[in-house]
Amino acid sequence: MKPIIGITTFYDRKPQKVYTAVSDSYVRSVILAGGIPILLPVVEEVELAEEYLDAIDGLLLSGGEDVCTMRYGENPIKEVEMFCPQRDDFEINLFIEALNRDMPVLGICRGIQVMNAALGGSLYQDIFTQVDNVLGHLPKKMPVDTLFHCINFVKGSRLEKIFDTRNLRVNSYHHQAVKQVADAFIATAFSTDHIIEAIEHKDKKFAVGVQWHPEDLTIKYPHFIKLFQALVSASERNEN
Ligand SMILES: N[C@@H](CCC(=O)NCCCC(=O)O)C(=O)O
Repeated sequence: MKPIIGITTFYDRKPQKVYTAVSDSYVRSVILAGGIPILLPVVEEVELAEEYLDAIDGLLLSGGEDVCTMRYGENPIKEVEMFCPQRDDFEINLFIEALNRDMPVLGICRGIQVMNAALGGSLYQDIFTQVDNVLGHLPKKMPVDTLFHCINFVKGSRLEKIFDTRNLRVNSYHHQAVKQVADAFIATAFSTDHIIEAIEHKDKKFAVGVQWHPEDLTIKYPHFIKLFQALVSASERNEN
């Protein structure tokens, strides 16, 4: 049985209705990696979130809104234009319960930020106003499958092993980033301006967060599927 990967979603608020949505590239990447994707709508019922986890083998925390700054004890600066407390509550509870079960988790963009904030770390609310000498990380006028900047993996990290290299060119689409790494994680990838581009849990089977968007690269640059294959592989059930 192929591993079932739950993918978190966001509220897509239209004038007359609210939809549950996620970029289809997450779905395609899980399928390409040999998993079965299912979407996890945001819910406020905590017990329902736990039943979600009963139905999946691995969790993918997708991208989206800024995490509420009060989660890491800060009032929002003017560059923070929106957050979704319901999604924060849902995903933070889901992530913590997934860790309690040692369920494999991959966080992407917002997802790495949720993981870090959930375990007591903090975020740069806006790297372009809070980080000196920061490079480009938000090429709004370029296709999302554009390789935009380099990152370097820490020697011996899981991500170095997954991609079989110490450095990689990635796409980018964020204005926030991990600032203080939560104690449970280690930062294992950095861009050349020292922005944290990945974190890995020190103890769990597979709890990895990346700041770039590998799901948007898996068609044009197939080596990025390796990260989803690692999630799917870690999520395989012990059939015996
Ligand atoms: N708000 C955070 C995270 C940005 C992010 O997740 N962007 C992708 C959104 C759409 C998608 O999921 O593909 C930040 O700006 O740093």
